[in-house]
Amino acid sequence: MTLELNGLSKSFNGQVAVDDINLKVPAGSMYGFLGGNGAGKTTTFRMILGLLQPSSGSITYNDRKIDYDVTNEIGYLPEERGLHPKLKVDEQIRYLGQLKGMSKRDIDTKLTEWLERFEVPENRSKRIEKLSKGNQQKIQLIASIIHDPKLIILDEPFSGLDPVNVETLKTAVKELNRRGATIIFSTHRMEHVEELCESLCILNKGKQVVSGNIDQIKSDFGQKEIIIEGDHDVEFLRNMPGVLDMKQIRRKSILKIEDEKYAEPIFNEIVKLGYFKRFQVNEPSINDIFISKVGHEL
Ligand SMILES: Nc1ncnc2c1ncn2[C@@H]1O[C@H](COP(=O)(O)OP(=O)(O)OP(=O)(O)O)[C@@H](O)[C@H]1O
Repeated sequence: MTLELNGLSKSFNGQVAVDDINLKVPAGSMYGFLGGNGAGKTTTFRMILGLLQPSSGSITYNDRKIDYDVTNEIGYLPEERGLHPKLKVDEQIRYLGQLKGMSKRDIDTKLTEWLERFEVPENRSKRIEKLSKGNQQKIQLIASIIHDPKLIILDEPFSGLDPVNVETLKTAVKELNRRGATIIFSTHRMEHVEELCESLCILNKGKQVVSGNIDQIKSDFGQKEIIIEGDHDVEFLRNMPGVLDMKQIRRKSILKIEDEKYAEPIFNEIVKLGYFKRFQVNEPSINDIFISKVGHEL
């Protein structure tokens, strides 16, 4: 385990912002913090980084209490972006790299490598204020990972970007993870977690709704989704045992069932009707789990 949060809570003037978070981030994993506005994601990250003191609970990193020496091994992309608009890209990265104890030469080599990866080598000596939002975000990411941290914490790394830049940043994040870094990121978009993460923590109003390995969470949840595609009228399936919900989109019917055991009787009914193009049983989506636990959509 890289990181463990035990009974972590934080209040501001008596208002609870983070309420008893307990979770383990496996070494080398990609871990998503999912939650809406004010869910407590940023506050949790700030406590991990030692920028805020918890009201109660503890944080351990590689089985030791987290302290300043350790936080130097962490890369952090803050939600409030922290680049200096008047500095040139290379000046800014050199400054931040040197604070992390890197030599100028190492910083320059790494910077070249990353600017090329992001296909923006021409931005090296441009002032940060002259760059588009997406390109500033790339520089911000480079700033947080230039020292090759083992643990990378990214607060809303994909927010406010166009789809092309979201893909570019996702690819970079996957690559950092593939090279061995443990990555924690926050988002309010389920699909980012669904696509990138092995583990997640859903936060709602400071409380941990569910956390852990996504496959395990899905399998424990029990509910499944059935997709049926074909020309027959299958509306009657809505009334079969175990069916919680049914939607029809053109020739496709999507059913939510309470448990996998209800899939076979449904299958047996539809084969009586003749040929079908598709009968598929899927795991529930993170969205389904969120709605069932929180009572509304994110
Ligand atoms: N320094 C502070 N002083 C007082 N209240 C705070 C402070 N920081 C955060 N809060 C409150 O704590 C709660 C959690 O905020 P936090 O920023 O951690 O949420 P978040 O999940 O990161 O949300 P967002 O996606 O909107 O950034 C909110 O109600 C917020 O107003």
